[in-house]
Amino acid sequence: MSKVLVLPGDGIGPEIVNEAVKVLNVAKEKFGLEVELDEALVGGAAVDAEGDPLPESTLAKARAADAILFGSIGGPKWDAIERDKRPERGLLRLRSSLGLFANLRPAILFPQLAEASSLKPEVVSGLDILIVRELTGGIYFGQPRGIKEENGERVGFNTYVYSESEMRRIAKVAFELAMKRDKRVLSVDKANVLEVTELWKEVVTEEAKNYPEIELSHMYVDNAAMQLVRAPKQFDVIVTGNLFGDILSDEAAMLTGSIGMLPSASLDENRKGLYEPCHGSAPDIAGQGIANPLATIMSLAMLMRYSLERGDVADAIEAAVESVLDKGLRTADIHTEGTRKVGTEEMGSAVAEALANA
Ligand SMILES: NC(=O)C1=CN([C@@H]2O[C@H](COP(=O)(O)OP(=O)(O)OC[C@H]3O[C@@H](n4cnc5c(N)ncnc54)[C@H](O)[C@@H]3O)[C@@H](O)[C@H]2O)C=CC1
Ligand SMILES: CC(C)CC(=O)C(=O)O
Ligand SMILES: [Mg+2]
Repeated sequence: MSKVLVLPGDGIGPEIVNEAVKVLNVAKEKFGLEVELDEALVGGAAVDAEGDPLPESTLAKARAADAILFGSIGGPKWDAIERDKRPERGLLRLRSSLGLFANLRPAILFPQLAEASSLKPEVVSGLDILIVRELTGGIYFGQPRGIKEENGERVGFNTYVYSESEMRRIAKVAFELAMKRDKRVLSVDKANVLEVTELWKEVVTEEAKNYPEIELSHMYVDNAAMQLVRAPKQFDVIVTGNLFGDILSDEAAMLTGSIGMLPSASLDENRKGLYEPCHGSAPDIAGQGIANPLATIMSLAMLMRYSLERGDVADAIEAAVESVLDKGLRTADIHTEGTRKVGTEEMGSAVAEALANA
């Protein structure tokens, strides 16, 4: 029996997770999966109920689970509270406590959505990039950090730090994944300015020696951001640190039509994982029933593939998503002329039904 913990979170989190759970229940039935579901509070919802964005009870359930399906956290309501109690800190603590250092963010353009991308169809058609983002180190975790008073004014500071072992293990993940793809890895850094990424470049280059078939290249992050919108199909696997990966993956999302289309897997050394869409809690549309649930549903597919080792179920879920797009159903964020605009629930139900009838 596999244990899956569901953490809906805040904003659109509960709305989109509901749809993924719908699909999960159909998958259980259809494939005879032995999956036990549990649910817990995280983020602002947990702050409101228990005064902590990652209560001990939630962390204990997360540790006991084989995989976690996560919605999104945060929102203006909690932006000004004590820093350690903010929803985002809860998610960072969860990633760090579970050792989820490898964040895989695949940006794939479904041919049906070529018109939905803000880039020209010929620039994005056939796009298939995998961003491998280091997730438990770098400037999101470095100490010291804070805001202090100095010489009569406030000074904000963070620390960008990576150990060699942290760099090496994420490079290894990227190379292993690239071996199953087009065997090309781009490492993104700012080695012309930041020592930490100068070392990053060195370590990634050293590690590449263990993968003679891999074609490794390097790019500064500013150029990479530009190249992603100029000619994104030049890339296969992109490996980078926590901050650059966060930014570049949101940028890559738009190549696929919408941030609502980008799933992710955050894995530990043993492939236990947390699965979440790359987007946030979208407070501007929360409660309206219009959020796109497909990134979360495709995150569920990644959960099947990586943590439950059911690539067949993952393939079936992804095929169900494609068939719904084939039928012309679109949430508002990917809606274009000639397609039918649907809400979150209708989209989720359509995928669940397509899976059931596959
Ligand atoms: N992993 C997580 O839970 C993350 C949480 N956040 C938090 O989310 C809150 C809002 O952050 P923002 O910067 O506004 O980023 P966001 O990703 O929540 O929203 C950015 C824009 O994309 C749209 N959008 C996002 N997901 C969508 C979906 N599924 N369907 C349709 N449209 C969608 C939103 O409506 C908004 O216009 C903040 O509190 C932030 O800290 C942000 C990123 C990741
Ligand atoms: C802690 C999160 C809000 C960071 C983020 O934006 C992400 O992981 O995509
Ligand atoms: Mg982000």
